[in-house]
Amino acid sequence: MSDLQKKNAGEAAAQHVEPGMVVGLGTGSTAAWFVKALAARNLSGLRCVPTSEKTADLARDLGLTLSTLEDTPRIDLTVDGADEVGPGLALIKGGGAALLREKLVWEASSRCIVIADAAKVVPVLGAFPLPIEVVAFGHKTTANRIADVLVDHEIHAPARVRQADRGLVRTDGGNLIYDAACKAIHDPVRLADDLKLITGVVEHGLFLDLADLAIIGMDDGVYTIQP
Ligand SMILES: O=C(CO)[C@H](O)[C@H](O)COP(=O)(O)O
Repeated sequence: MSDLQKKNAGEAAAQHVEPGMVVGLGTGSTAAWFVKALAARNLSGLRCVPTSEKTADLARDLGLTLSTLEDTPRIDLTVDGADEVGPGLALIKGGGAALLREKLVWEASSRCIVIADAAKVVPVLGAFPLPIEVVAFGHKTTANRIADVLVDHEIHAPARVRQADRGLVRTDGGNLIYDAACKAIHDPVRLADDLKLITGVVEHGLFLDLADLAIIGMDDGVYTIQP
C-alpha cells in the first residue's frame, strides 16, 4: 500500500472533471486524495454526491458543494477507490463499508473511474475478503445462506461479520458487513447473481461492468487500464 501512489491516482483523476459537472465522490483513502485534488482545482458549478458520511464531511470541509442522489439523480462522473482491480475492470469494493451507497452512485453515473495503488491490480479477484452488506435482522440466518452459496462456489470458509472496537461495524445505512475470504473468485458474475438472490443481503462488493477506466498510481506517475 502506497500513499504516494494513491495520491498520484487521485490527482490524475481530478483532471477528468470539468466545470459544471455532477461528480460522485468515492470513499476511502484513495478517494480522499481525489476529493482533495478536486477541491484544489476550484472548478465552477460543480455539484458533488458523496458515497459516505465520511466523504461528505471531508468534501464539506474543503468547500465543495454537496448534493444528494435524490436532488441530482444523474451523475456525470464518479471517481472511487477499490480493494481489488481484476481482469476487465471487475472490482472488489467495500473495504470501507460504503459499498451500497457507492454502488447506487456508480450505477447512476455516465462514467466511472476507479483509482488505486498498483498493489490493488490482481489477476484473479478474491484474495481481499469480499464484503457483503446484510440487514441486521436475522443476520445469522442470512450468514448461513451466504455460506451455502459460497460452498456452491467451492469457497469453504464462512463469511465473518465485521467487528470494530466497540462491537459490530454498522454501515451508514445501519446494516452489517460480512467478509467472505474467497481466496479466488472464478465466476464473479454467477457469484454476484447468487448473493443478490439471498433475502437479507442488501448488496455485495463485486462491481462488475461498472468501471470505464482505471487510473493506477505508481511512485512516479500513473498508468491507465481500459475494460
Ligand atoms: O470500497 C471502498 C470503501 O467502501 C474503498 O474504495 C476501498 O476500500 C479502497 O479503500 P482505500 O482507497 O482506502 O484503499
